[in-house]
Amino acid sequence: MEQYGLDLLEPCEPTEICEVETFEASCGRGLRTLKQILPGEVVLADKPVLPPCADADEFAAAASSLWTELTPEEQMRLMALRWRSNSAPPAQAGPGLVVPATGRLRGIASFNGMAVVKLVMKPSALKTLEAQPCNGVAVYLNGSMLNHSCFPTVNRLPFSSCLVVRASRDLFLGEELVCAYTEVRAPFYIRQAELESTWAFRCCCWRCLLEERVWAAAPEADRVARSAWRRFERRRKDGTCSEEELRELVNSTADSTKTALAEFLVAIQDRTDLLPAEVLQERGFQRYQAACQCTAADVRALDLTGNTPTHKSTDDLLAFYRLLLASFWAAPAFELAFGLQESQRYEEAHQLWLAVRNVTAELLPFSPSHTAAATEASLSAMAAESVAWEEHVQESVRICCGTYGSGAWLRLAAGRLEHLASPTRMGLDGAYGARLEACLEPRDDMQKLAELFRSSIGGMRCKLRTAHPGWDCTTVHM
Ligand SMILES: C[S@@+](CC[C@H](N)C(=O)[O-])C[C@H]1O[C@@H](n2cnc3c(N)ncnc32)[C@H](O)[C@@H]1O
Repeated sequence: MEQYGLDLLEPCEPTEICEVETFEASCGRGLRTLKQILPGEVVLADKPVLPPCADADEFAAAASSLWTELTPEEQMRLMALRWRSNSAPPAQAGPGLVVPATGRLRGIASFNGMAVVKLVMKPSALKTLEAQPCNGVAVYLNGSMLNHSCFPTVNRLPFSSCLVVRASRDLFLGEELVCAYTEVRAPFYIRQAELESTWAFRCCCWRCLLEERVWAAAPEADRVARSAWRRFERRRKDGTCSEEELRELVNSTADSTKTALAEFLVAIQDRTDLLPAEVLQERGFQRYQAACQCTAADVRALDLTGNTPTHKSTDDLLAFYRLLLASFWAAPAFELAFGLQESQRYEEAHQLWLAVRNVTAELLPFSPSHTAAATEASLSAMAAESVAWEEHVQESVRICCGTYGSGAWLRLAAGRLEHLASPTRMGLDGAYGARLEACLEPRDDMQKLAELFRSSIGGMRCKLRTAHPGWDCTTVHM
């Protein structure tokens, strides 16, 4: 990580951070907090038991040959990990274990291994702001206890040197930490299929239970949304999509989501079974409970980008709508926003990035995708000379810090800015970069950063570095 200057683990050493304990969760062992945690705080920093390996086979070979170099505790804890879906971990494995069978070690790696990520910074940072998978699978002894939910409470970043787990939301003492094993910005039936094929389980989280019922209440909207998603998947596979088609997918999934929400709110008036206890009792759902008192007319009045709800219930309803948008709408909207940004249509891009940021914040706060959306929203605001650009920069720095740690914004975003009059001034290497970096520390000193930007760029237009300057948005590359 040093090469990117990211200070991901401050202020402690990796091994010192473990604010969690193992417990018997509803789906086997899980991790829960030992204290109250704030969003963006590191809850766990866990070194891999072995350096990352190419795959489970290589892990098994490496674990066998390096077995005696592991401490007795590491041996014991490694062997206590599950190695197939119905395997019970040995209740008491003593130290001094003989080298385990390769099949078992392979199973442990397949079942618990995480694809390691790296943060990529290229001249065009578009689509590289998020942590990217790099080669390798690592097994982390504590981190392997994290269970999945489609409404995650933590963001995990399995770097090759260390797994960093940060809270995405407020976590109470004793609350289970759950992360996303798969892409959760997708419809529930896609998530289920993915989890079943890769992990051999069906997710029963409250978001899945709720979403299934919401869409079942509006069969026609469900049919239209599924067909749009199939089309989007095909285009994603092709790697390109016309702007017109992508825009149509974005608009149609937003409309279908609105219809499904409106029809669901009507349906729950007569059918209490649509909101079962498993959903109602969940802390995560409570934020949306008041929205269930709203009417179909309230839904129709919602504005996707609306940030000024008129009363509390509309606020809750907007939050609920955003949660549902995360399923069918967020992924195509993300692609369209990138296309607009690449083609330097900054004002349009900014409006869409704000909506994407708000939707992502609902489902995946303080995550790489939230950071990417917030960062692009701030960069497009600057490029479009939006009067509120400082506010968007401050917000993106806050989110970036909570996702990757302090210093990350500078590396991931500031390098994208070019000053039209004097391009090198905005570079990271010059004196300007050093001053900018100084302003980002401490992280709450955002006023200083805002002033610095204002005095440096004045009213002049910024542009963003892109891989394909002049690329028009009639085709969006995905
Ligand atoms: C990396 S392990 C997590 C720790 C595991 N619960 C244990 O007891 O060792 C992954 C396995 O946990 C189980 N699991 C995780 N999240 C789950 C969920 N939401 N629902 C059902 N099973 C889940 C699945 O069996 C999955 O293959």
